[in-house]
Amino acid sequence: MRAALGRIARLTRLCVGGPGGRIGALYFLMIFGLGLAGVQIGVRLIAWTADFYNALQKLDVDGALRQIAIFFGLIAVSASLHLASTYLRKMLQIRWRHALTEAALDRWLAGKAFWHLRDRTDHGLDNPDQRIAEDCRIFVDKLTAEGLELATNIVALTTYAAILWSLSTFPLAFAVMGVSVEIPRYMVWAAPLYVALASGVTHLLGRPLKALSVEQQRREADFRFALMRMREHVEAVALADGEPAERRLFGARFASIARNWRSLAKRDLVLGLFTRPYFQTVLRIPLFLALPAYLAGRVSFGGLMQIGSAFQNVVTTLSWFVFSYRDLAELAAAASRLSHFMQAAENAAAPATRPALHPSADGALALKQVVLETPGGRRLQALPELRLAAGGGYWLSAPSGHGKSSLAKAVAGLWRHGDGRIERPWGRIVVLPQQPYLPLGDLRTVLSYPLPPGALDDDALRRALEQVGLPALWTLDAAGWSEARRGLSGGERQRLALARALLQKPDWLVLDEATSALDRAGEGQVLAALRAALPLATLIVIAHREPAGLGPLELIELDRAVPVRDDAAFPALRSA
Ligand SMILES: Nc1ncnc2c1ncn2[C@@H]1O[C@H](COP(=O)(O)OP(=O)(O)OP(=O)(O)O)[C@@H](O)[C@H]1O
Repeated sequence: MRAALGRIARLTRLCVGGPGGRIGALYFLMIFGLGLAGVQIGVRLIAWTADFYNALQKLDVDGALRQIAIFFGLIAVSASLHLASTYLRKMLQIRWRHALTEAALDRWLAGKAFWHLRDRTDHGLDNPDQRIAEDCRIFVDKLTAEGLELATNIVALTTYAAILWSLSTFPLAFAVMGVSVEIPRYMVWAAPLYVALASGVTHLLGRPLKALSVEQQRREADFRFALMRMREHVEAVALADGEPAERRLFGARFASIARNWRSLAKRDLVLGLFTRPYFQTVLRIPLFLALPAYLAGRVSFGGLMQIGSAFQNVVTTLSWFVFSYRDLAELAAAASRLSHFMQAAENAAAPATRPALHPSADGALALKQVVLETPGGRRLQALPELRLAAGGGYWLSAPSGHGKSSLAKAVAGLWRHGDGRIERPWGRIVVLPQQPYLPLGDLRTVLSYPLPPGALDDDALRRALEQVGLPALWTLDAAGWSEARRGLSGGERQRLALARALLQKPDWLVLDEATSALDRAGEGQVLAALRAALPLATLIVIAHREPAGLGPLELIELDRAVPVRDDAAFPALRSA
């Protein structure tokens, strides 16, 4: 319980401290103020109850009509307060959700945490996208609803309890085994006793709800992820006639949702078996409790109804925990999932690369006693000592699975598994993977990425497209581009990625099978254009076949020991 409160408090601080969070806090106070005004209306309605029923008892028609008019006035004010507070609550929710989402996004993107958290088995963190999109929303929705209710209820409770105290002046007198017992103001004591008992039972029955709710969110996200994954690979699935397999997967994931849902529903039912009758009796029991006083002639009929109304208000406010238990369980579940995510992202962002990365003393890329491991801890074959001087051209080769791509990631600063030392060259390093990434957006956005569209001038973009052999793309309008993008071949996508690399003007460019989908002639043209456009850059090509178009390259076979060579021993490898 204390841990859950701590998590909720930490996340609330992020909501208030983020952009627009303070204005949100102001909204919170305003809604709280409206809630208090609502309590005053409630107090007035308690007094109205006595006046109205007393008028009825006295058959005072004018008095009753006046009370009816007052009633409509009170209801009009109450409805206005409710509408204003509902509107402000929505404004508050979007502000705090914005602040919390920003905090989650910052943590996910900082230090490339999103990359380190890509594999659930490494961190036990599932579906980060769902935590950012869904859990932030659920947390803020429940926090604002329950937080406001709690704050208003605390104030309302003192008000209603004071009224109940002033009205319940009569004691309850009875005899137990010949001893007469008298409980003064028993109506006041009955309320908290009644609610404390009910809260205890509610907590006992509802305890499993939080875990079930966390599980439900996870399973829903897993199902959505499977659907999304198929959408990303529609072509491969269609060509492989993979529908039955996908269907089986969807079926299994949905069945898992349904299983947990049934457990949730059963638990809700068990809880409801208690809370529902409780909710209904809360409204009646006060009358029964005050009846002895009425029958003994200590209170009028109006007084009985007034006490009933005050008692009902006290019990309803005290019962906040009982009525909100389901929502509180969801709030605690969302807080637990979000806190886990934030913590995992912060840990993942900690700069702890292995092999250790150091800046190079002379601008060369050097590997010293580098051994890479998989995230699971399997050691790959040790890599040779290497020193790649700046300005050269290198072809890195080794059998499949040897660790070439992992090495490229280690040089880029992404790898955290292994030993040894990598000396990172100066300047800007761009690594192009085999699978090109086309961000969402128009052609300018795709080419300028990661810079914002418009950061590079159109001439440069057009020239880059020409250099990679895709000049026709520049002539397309928005509709043409959106159709062309869907049909881009693997080779064309790789060309686009190369155009982007070219525009970034790197000092070191690592092509990790980045031309694997191009035919030899196409690869020759594109790489020759790339070399001509970046004459001073160091090119490292990771490929199984000799790259075309780059002239003589230094071949480095990573599966063979390569002696560390002196700078002077390297021939001038730059192609003309
Ligand atoms: N995230 C990961 N989780 C588990 N194993 C991994 C991960 N990344 C790489 N590996 C393993 O590490 C080994 C080296 O992988 P890597 O992709 O670096 O090889 P490669 O030499 O580039 O292979 P290829 O020529 O087939 O592209 C492989 O056995 C691979 O399965």
